Amino acid sequence: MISIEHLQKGFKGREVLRAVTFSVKKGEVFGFLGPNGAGKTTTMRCLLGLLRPDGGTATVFGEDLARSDGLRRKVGVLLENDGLSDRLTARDNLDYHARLYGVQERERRIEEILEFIGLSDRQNSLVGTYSTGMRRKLGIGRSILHTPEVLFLDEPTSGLDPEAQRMVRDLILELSREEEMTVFINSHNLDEVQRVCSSVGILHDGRLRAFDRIERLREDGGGRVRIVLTDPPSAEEALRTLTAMPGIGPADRDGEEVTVHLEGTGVPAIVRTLVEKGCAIEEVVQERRSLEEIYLSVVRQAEGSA
Ligand SMILES: Nc1ncnc2c1ncn2[C@@H]1O[C@H](COP(=O)(O)OP(=O)(O)OP(=O)(O)O)[C@@H](O)[C@H]1O
Repeated sequence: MISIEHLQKGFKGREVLRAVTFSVKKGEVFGFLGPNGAGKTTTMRCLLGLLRPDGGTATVFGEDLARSDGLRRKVGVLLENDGLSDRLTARDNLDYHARLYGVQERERRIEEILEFIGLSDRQNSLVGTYSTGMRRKLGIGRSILHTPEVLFLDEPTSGLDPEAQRMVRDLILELSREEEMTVFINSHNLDEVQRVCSSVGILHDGRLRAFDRIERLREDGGGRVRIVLTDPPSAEEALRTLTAMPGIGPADRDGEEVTVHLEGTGVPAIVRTLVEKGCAIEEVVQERRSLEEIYLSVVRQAEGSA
């Protein structure tokens, strides 16, 4: 659905994107992460056809949006400038955009959107009187009026209070589940990304440093595994065995529990080795890393290698 290959872009001779490559499948909610100035918005603008790449390609539906007016109608966008007018009511804002996009059955669709974003009862208020959260919801409503297949959101929850963040998050989840929309989100909010996205990319200094499904990243490398044995002597034996095993980092014992850090080996190998040694295992729990741990480790590693 979204494909970026060897994308390069610079401004005034300064390279901002350095051969970035990744793709997002239909129906996925993709979170694009990275420190300030990493190049996330630049990537999104290249995909939207608002910036011309210096090299490589950035396509949606296999096409360059800069050259395809027809396809642009299948794409929804909410950028920092939300395109809403303070001096119009919410309903009139939606009506204006619905006409612009040639939305069919305009009145019905506007009602549907107002209901979906929970602003039916404030539809006749001027947008200038809206709170930041209400305005953001209206911005999302505006971006999905024409029922796009792909939605691009740049920092959808920045500056919102926790309750408004949750409302926007729920809207995104509903769009993905009920409308099967593909969503591309630029965000600094790791908690939000962990909750709504199925896959992530981490950009640092114009290079893609990590890219995978969140669940895979959370299980990969450096994961902690907690093994509960039937009694402390078994745990002592398990600790001795695991400490001698290759691919295991620091290991520790507390009563009948042993905790190890995986450094190259996996849970099946641990269980096999312990069973061969005759250790009676009660429970094995793989503690997964949070997205924040993953992000910080990727960024620190990138900074170390820069
Ligand atoms: N039109 C432009 N002219 C000159 N430099 C630009 C332009 N647009 C972006 N840049 C520079 O490109 C770099 C990447 O910017 P970009 O906005 O893509 O980063 P970002 O990852 O979205 O950052 P943030 O998280 O702060 O929004 C920054 O150094 C920025 O100053």
